[in-house]
Amino acid sequence: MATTSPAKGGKILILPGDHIGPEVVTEALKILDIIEEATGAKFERDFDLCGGASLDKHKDSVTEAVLKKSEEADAVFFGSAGGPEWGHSQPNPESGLLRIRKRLQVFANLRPCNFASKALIHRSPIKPEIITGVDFTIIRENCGGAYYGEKTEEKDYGCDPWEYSRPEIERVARVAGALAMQRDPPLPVWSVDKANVLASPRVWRRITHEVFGKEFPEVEIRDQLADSLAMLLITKPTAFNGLIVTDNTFGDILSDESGGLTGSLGLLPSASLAGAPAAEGGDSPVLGRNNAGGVVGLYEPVHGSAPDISGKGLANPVAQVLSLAMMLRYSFNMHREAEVVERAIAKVLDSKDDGGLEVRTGDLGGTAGTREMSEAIQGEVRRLLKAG
Ligand SMILES: NC(=O)C1=CN([C@@H]2O[C@H](COP(=O)(O)OP(=O)(O)OC[C@H]3O[C@@H](n4cnc5c(N)ncnc54)[C@H](O)[C@@H]3O)[C@@H](O)[C@H]2O)C=CC1
Ligand SMILES: CC(C)CC(=O)C(=O)O
Ligand SMILES: [Mg+2]
Repeated sequence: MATTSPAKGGKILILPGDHIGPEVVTEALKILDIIEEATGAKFERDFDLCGGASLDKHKDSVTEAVLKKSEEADAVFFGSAGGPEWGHSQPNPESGLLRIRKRLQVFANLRPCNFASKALIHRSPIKPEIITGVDFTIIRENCGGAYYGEKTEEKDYGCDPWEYSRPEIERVARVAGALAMQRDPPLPVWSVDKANVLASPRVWRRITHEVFGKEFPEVEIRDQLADSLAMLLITKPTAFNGLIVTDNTFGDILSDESGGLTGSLGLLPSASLAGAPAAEGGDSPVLGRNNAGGVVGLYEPVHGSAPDISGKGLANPVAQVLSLAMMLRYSFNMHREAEVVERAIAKVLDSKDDGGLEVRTGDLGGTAGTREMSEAIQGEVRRLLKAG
């Protein structure tokens, strides 16, 4: 293991949100404490409300003051928003998150799907010979499409326009291209759409190919319809190893499917970025650079607020902790520490196979609670940082 990154840090706005959000955010921040202590990095933390918690206090899912604070931060660390008690009449809790994503223009939502630990392969509902080696990242357009169209909602009629324009498609295609080029050879990219039926996906496909043809000619770009991809991710998931760039709605749905592939949504992190992140040791990001020399980002698990298990100490903290690792890597250029966190999680999940105790939450077939799982990860992070 390489030594730690030079002491850094920056400003983080923390929005734990609702239900299991605060439970898993609390645990993830303990890992940040350990990293601060070991590296000398200083993270200024500001806590505020978003989602149902904000509706209860301010009658709005996110206030203008919080939106301003999110712009002033180097990164936003988010839990999850929503729950049955707030319903869906507008503004609902989820609208707060959508508004922050839009305000920060974090248009590229990276949602990796791979196994945090080899031992978990046998937890997947997919046969090991099919799922072993799966490793793709969905790059979901995060600030446009149907989630942001001007809505019409009447008693017996509803309409959500699904629109994309050239600049929105170009910028997310460029993030996909830049990330593909960070590997040698470049990663293959699948552009996923419904160009056989819908107009904006046809524009998406044409412009994506233009961008790759002109700016990333070395990258192999292929098209795949979203419906058949949903099927193929189950029958031949490793065929899509690499990057999948797609629109907001398809990316949301397909990334929950990733939770099915890996066996639990409690494992999957995400990073919503305002530009292409720099490779380790590479140049600073051009678009969306923050004051910490990384990229402006909002970090949250793929999962939601899981009201069915909240308040019981049962939630798996791994997705939130892996989101913290993504924050360290992309917004603070702390690649080494991000890797330490990821390795610590793998070590904990593999501990039984390595002759240790099994520490796994219920979603992974274990009996550990949120805190117990988190403490095991903290112990490994400490150990790995100490080992240098
Ligand atoms: N980014 C966000 O804030 C998101 C919010 N939501 C909101 O969350 C609420 C619940 O939505 P659902 O459809 O139930 O999706 P969900 O992702 O909250 O839960 C789906 C299933 O996965 C389980 N699960 C999720 N995270 C887990 C974890 N960390 N550990 C163990 N099990 C976990 C839940 O117990 C549940 O059975 C809704 O209000 C929804 O709108 C949904 C997705 C994203
Ligand atoms: C605004 C969110 C609730 C949408 C969603 O499900 C997600 O981003 O994963
Ligand atoms: Mg979702």
